[in-house]
Amino acid sequence: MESEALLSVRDLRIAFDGVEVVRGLSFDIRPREVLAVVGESGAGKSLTARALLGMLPKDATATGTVRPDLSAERGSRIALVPQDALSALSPVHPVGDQLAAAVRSVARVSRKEARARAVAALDRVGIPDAARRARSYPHEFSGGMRQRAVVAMATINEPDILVADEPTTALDEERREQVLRVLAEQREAVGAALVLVTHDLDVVRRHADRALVMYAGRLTELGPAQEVLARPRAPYTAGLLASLPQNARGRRLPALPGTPPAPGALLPGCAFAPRCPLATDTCRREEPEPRRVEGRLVSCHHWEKV
Ligand SMILES: Nc1ncnc2c1ncn2[C@@H]1O[C@H](COP(=O)(O)OP(=O)(O)OP(=O)(O)O)[C@@H](O)[C@H]1O
Repeated sequence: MESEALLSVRDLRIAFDGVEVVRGLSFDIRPREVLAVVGESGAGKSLTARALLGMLPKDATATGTVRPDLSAERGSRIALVPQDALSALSPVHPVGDQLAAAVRSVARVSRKEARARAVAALDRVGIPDAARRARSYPHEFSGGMRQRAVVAMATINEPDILVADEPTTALDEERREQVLRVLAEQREAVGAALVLVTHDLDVVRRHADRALVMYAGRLTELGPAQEVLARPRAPYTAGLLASLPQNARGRRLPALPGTPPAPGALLPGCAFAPRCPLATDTCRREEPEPRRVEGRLVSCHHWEKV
């Protein structure tokens, strides 16, 4: 696949009780890119993100490889921007202390220096009066400020890779945009790649370099975000786009009918076939493998007709 990769995922499979929910996923993360991972609920986006961090649930069985394995360097080379800032931050320590502790967990610096870095990090993400605010507890922050504080926490040790799983779902629309902007700025400032799990194709359009579209635990389409959105080559991507209200007219394929299959209830062939307007007997027989098409990867027997 791509030659220059920060992290390579190969044939990742994740199962619970013998039922595979991520089914042979391969992709690379490139330096400094924003890779959006999109797809409907249950596609396996969160589990994939957690696999990158070595944070799969204990009852999950995983095979395949994630190389290099950065799980021991979580918080330094790879960091999570959590969805829920309140549960990510300890309620019993001031925010500044938590950031300073994160610094001291990877760097041999004095308490004073760690403290100074914590305040600087809060200042960078736009917390007003950062030196004073560093002494506040998470519950004393507004939702937007807390979310910016976790961005500060995730970026304070300048990781190579940030993983953000729906980082703004708990926020209203205005704060959502604010937090995404801060995340984009901080990512740029520390030179990290960002894996951004999202439902929101507008977020992909505005923030992503590449998009990985997942369906039923597989790669459906992977390529430059703007190209994938402008000219999808997998019927599933086209359906997702057609589901957006602003795209209701003028699309060649209809919006997505039906719902994704339940794990463990997959029929043979392409998992999307039961919902796909282009499905043929071939699709119902053979699961398509990702193939190179017009500078991207597409898993569809009929990509030319999309
Ligand atoms: N701990 C678990 N035990 C059993 N099944 C699980 C567990 N975690 C996830 N799953 C199943 O794995 C599948 C993929 O889950 P995952 O959370 O990765 O999906 P997702 O694409 O992130 O969805 P969402 O957008 O809703 O977060 C789902 O069918 C889910 O029910």
